[in-house]
Amino acid sequence: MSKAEKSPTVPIPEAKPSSPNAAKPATSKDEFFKNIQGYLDEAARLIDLPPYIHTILQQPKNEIIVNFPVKMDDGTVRLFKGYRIQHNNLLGPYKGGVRYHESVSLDDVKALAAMMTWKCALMNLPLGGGKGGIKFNPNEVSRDELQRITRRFFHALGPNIGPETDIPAPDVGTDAKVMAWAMDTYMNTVGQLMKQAVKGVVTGKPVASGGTYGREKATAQGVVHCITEWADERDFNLGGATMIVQGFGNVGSNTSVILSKLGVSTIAVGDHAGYLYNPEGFNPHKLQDYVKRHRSIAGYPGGKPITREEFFRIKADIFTPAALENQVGVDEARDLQVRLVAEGANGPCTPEGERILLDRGIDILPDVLANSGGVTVSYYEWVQNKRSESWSIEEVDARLEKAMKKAYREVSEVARQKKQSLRIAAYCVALQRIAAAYGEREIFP
Ligand SMILES: NC(=O)C1=CN([C@@H]2O[C@H](COP(=O)(O)OP(=O)(O)OC[C@H]3O[C@@H](n4cnc5c(N)ncnc54)[C@H](O)[C@@H]3O)[C@@H](O)[C@H]2O)C=CC1
Ligand SMILES: O=C(O)CCC(=O)C(=O)O
Repeated sequence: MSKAEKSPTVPIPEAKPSSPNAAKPATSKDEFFKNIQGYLDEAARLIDLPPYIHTILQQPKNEIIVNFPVKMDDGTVRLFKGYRIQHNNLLGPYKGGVRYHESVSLDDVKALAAMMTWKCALMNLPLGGGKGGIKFNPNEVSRDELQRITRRFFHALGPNIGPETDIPAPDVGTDAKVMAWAMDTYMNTVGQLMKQAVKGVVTGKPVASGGTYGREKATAQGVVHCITEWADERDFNLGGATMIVQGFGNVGSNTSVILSKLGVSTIAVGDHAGYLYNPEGFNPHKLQDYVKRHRSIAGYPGGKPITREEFFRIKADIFTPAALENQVGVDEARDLQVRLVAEGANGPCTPEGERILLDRGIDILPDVLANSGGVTVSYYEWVQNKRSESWSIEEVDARLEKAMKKAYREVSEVARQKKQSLRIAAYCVALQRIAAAYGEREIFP
């Protein structure tokens, strides 16, 4: 018997409360899936979605939950709970990220998986919607533990994922390195048996392992394309504009870096550890480097610590939420002093928060549109893996720009025609594509 098998099994510790300054959900987390269903219902009514399609889309096709043991550095064995929710695969294999966070729940992952279905349909990708996650705090484990957790999780998922079945990617708490471990685990288990090249089982990999140029910044790049389209529509000059950003990981930090090249200055930032203000503007490159080394903005010398409440009251042109869902509820929506909320995160505004923002004349670029650059470039990666090709960064960037601008204009046009918010318009465009495909199949003649 190995040492691991003899080790005592210990329960998963309760998540520690985060710092008082950190972002906190504005409403109960259990509302997230309900909120997403509410948007589906609203859009379904507007486009006269056949009731049988509406019924199918209300719940995911598969809810996979795995409890798997991992040996920790101190020799104990800890049990982890992992999820992979496969919402819909009508348009192609399930596709969506994997989140490592202490708040991960079945409800969250169901909401996020459904959003992937809408996002892929909106972007006209031959992909469906899925999402995964493990409930734990990745900042509290060592790199070796992180690798063992990842490998055990992907081993437990086994043939439930695959390049033509379900294709995970990075999300909160995961990155290219995690995807390399995931791919390697799959290659040495399911892939071995299939005797097939399986690089396309995950996207967001490091470039040397079959990843694509441009995936790391893709989500942020997509957010920026939407912001520039919005600015063009409103004749708003981005040069000299200011932004506040919640979440300074992949999406938040890259949005700040890319926008700085267009003259937008980030004057306040926040993450799980607290909030900082610098009216002169942060150097986003330096702050990004600092976060990569310290895993947080906490202790960064270039800003004054402020509270979460103060952050939401700072006057700026743009707010980019790039952390978690349900961050902008009633209070935050009343407090925000911006012209635009560009949703880098999934589900950052509650429906009540959104209503207040729109009533106050604050525009919202909705998540399913604004952050869809990530999955779009993941699709490019998957295509390159299938064709054994490697596209240049220029090619990836050019394709992404065209795709984002096309989607923005489609959504904006439908919003105008139907006199609806951009979010509901985006759902309408996505649902219409899904409805067309169901209709052609005549599954209930
Ligand atoms: N990575 C991607 O390609 C995509 C990500 N998204 C969404 O963007 C958002 C951010 O994702 P990433 O940047 O990839 O994750 P990340 O892990 O790189 O960064 C997450 C950020 O959120 C902060 N955060 C975590 N818990 C927090 C809390 N309780 N309060 C405040 N801040 C907290 C972290 O400190 C970090 O700054 C998520 O909503 C994700 O679903 C959406 C589309 C694609
Ligand atoms: O790149 C992907 O496949 C998924 C990205 C993602 O998880 C998201 O858009 O929320």
